[in-house]
Amino acid sequence: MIELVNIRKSFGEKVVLQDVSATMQAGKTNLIIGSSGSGKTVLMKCMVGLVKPDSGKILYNGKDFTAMNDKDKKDIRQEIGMLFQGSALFDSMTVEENVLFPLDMFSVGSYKEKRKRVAECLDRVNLSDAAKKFPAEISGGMKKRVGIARAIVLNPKYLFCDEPNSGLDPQTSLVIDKLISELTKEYNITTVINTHDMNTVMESGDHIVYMYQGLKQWEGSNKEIIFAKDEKLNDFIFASDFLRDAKEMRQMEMFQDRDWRNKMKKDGNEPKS
Ligand SMILES: Nc1ncnc2c1ncn2[C@@H]1O[C@H](COP(=O)(O)OP(=O)(O)OP(=O)(O)O)[C@@H](O)[C@H]1O
Repeated sequence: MIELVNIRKSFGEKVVLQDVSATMQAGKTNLIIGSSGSGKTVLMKCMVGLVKPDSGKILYNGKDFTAMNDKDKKDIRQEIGMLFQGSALFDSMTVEENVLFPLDMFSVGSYKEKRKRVAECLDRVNLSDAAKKFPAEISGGMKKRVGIARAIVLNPKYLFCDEPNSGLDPQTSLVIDKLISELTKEYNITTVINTHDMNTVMESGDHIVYMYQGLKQWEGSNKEIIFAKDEKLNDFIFASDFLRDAKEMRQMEMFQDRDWRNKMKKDGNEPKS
């Protein structure tokens, strides 16, 4: 679990994060959503140590990352996998060399062991056939999958993904979302995804943090979001008629489940028939 406690960050006069407290749940797909400029990336950068908050704490399993010495910080960083926006692959390296890179940098196994691990990860993201190709020879979705293989090669406890669907078509986005969710469950990773993608919100987010102008405006599960009363959140998520319809359909589906039906009745959230 990663806990953010009263995080504040300004750049000069500009306050970018205002007293943000939130929890990234262990072994779950956690999403940070919000409009452009709301502070999602800065918040994620604070979590991985690329930006130092002005005040507040970031607790990794109860240990304060912000107050750690360099060695302890390095230990946490080694448990972090990152999938960067645009994949950030090395153009001059093949797919397998890209995935091998973190192993060469940070692990001590033999060359044979490392090659075996690379092959396992490429197989897991369904890219064994592309191992010898260069990034310029593969599609955007494949590049993301290479980025994912590279992010998991060191068996991370935490996985951070910055806009994993940027530049992808809806179908490929779904493949990437599904892959990240599956890996999160399979390896019990605490995953944090920064996204604008409403499909991701509806389908893959176990836990969602909504940022609005540097504040945490709302936090809850992808079921709770269907009933959230927060106006700013609703304007952001269910902006189109299509998404409002999807919300009503999801409410009807959830009404079939006895526990949710009772809760919905109790909270006055019964769907319109
Ligand atoms: N290094 C920096 N120096 C000054 N201002 C910055 C810096 N990094 C971010 N900001 C500002 O902080 C605010 C929040 O930026 P951030 O990148 O976190 O937004 P975001 O929610 O991730 O947006 P997007 O969805 O467009 O990526 C923006 O106004 C941005 O200009």
